[in-house]
Amino acid sequence: MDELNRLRRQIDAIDDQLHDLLMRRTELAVAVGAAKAAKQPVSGNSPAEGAKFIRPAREAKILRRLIARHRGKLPKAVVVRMWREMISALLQVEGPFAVAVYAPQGQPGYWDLARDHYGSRVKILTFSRVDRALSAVMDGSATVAVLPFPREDETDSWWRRLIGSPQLPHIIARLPFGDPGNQRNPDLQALVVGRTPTEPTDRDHSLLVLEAPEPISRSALRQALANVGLETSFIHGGRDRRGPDLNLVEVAGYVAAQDPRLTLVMNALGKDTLGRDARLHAIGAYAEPLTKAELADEPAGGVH
Ligand SMILES: O=C(O)C(=O)C[C@]1(C(=O)O)C=C[C@@H](O)C=C1
Repeated sequence: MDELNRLRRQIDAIDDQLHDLLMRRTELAVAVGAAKAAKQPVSGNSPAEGAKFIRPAREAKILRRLIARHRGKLPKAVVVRMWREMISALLQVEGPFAVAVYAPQGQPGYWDLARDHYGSRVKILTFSRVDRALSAVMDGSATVAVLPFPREDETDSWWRRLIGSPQLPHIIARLPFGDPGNQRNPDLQALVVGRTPTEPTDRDHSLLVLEAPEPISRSALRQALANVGLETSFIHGGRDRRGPDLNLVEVAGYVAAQDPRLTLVMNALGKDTLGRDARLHAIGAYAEPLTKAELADEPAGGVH
């Protein structure tokens, strides 16, 4: 047998092993799905029920672990893509799932992010308005929504709708998690909103909304957060024609809705001149995406 045939025989044997393992992993995901459904009964096939199955923190931890151990010439970005396709497919084996995406005419960027993260077969509902995409999660016609990462200069910010009740959806992920690849808009960043409970990984960022009847200086807010060990990554103003001024604050680390540090910060900010309290709401957290350094590959080599 010549060398080429001998190598191809080895590849066939490996393909069989990979395929066997893939089928075995599918059986395990089915069992995981059944365990989740036993804890939280699932009623019907609505995409809203998908919140009982998706675990963004677990997905992030799987990918970080594999990328850290990866060796050889297969690009890490490809490993991420293969695992994203598999994990998302298995999530959809476990239960119903649909993604709402902000995708106005001529702006396919968020659609690319959604497809890259949730896989080539995921059901995508497109909306030409951000608030409609968020509403799809609110009304249960989508499991998650892929929305523009907030900007300082925006008005009518979608994140304003995440405060007011613990039943509301919250931020659960940031996209892209891996390399943007050949996306049509490689600089685009998105946040994902859904109803699945957030969980910490070892590297997270959390989003807070400050609701203050009178403006509070950004430096006072940064200091009050620093005093409880929370480092601010940004503070955005949130002017709105219809509602009160709110600030969006991102901090490093994981802050749950009931985190006691929020009360400490609110107390430290004190009352305004009319005796009114400032309120700080946690509106979700995301696992930090893989960094460029983590995704860096071994120098190219081999025969060309
Ligand atoms: O670990 C779980 O909870 C799973 O459901 C399995 C799995 C996976 O395929 O690894 C699939 C979907 C979840 O979002 C996270 C991970």
